[in-house]
Amino acid sequence: MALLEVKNLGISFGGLRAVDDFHMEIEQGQLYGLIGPNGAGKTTVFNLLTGVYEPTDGYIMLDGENITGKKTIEINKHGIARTFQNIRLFSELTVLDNVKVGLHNHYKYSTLTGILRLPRYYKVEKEMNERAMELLKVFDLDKEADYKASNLPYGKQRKLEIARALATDPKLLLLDEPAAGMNPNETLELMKTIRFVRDKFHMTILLIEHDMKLVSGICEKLTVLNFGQVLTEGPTAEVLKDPKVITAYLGE
Ligand SMILES: Nc1ncnc2c1ncn2[C@@H]1O[C@H](COP(=O)(O)OP(=O)(O)OP(=O)(O)O)[C@@H](O)[C@H]1O
Repeated sequence: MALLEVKNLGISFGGLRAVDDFHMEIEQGQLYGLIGPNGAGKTTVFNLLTGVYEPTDGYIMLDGENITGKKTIEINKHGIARTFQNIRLFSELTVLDNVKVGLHNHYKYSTLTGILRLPRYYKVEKEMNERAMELLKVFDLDKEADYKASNLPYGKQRKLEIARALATDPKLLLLDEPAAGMNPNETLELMKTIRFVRDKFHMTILLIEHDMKLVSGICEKLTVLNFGQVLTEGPTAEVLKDPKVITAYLGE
């Protein structure tokens, strides 16, 4: 059974059929790319998978559970986490606190425990700090734990966003144009980070990306979207050679 199974997914905005008859199967541990020309519907697919939009057709199964039409917060609890095209960190919070926000799904104390600073509050806080620091260490961000997130260089902010998404303990990680705005060195570093996350956490990753070096360097399989529909899908090397795909990009 695939970890993610999507069939016949669709949504319209007014008269525009932004995504139509979309389908995709991703196996556990796969590094999968969703590509296509500008405006093809890639981010809309992410918004459908994460409950930002409710599909008018089709279904989404995650690890055997039907999550179609569920709210974003429920979908996150079911195991989908995401990063955004434009980095969305809590820029005024510290690096450590950004990761702790992600951990809140799993560590709980009542409001009263928090207000009265009961012993359980300190126990949970200590555990969260330790877990957050472990994650920061994995991403080589532990030395900057007390920095304000906005003071990190761009490449590190991207890493922090991925660390925060992983803190929610997802089954599937969605990365929306992770290399956007990066220089070639930062992109190379990011490719290593994404591969590392997959290997270390045995994470399943679906990413949207325009940078073909990154796509061909790390994605095992691709789905190509064009005008809201699947143009083709398959192993990366084959898809990138497909004349249909080349034409779709040249027609941009
Ligand atoms: N909330 C919305 N309301 C109306 N139209 C929308 C909305 N969201 C997306 N669209 C339209 O749906 C189409 C697909 O947009 P989408 O952002 O998903 O494309 P994309 O493949 O992610 O593009 P890019 O690579 O440029 O980010 C576009 O024509 C866009 O204008």
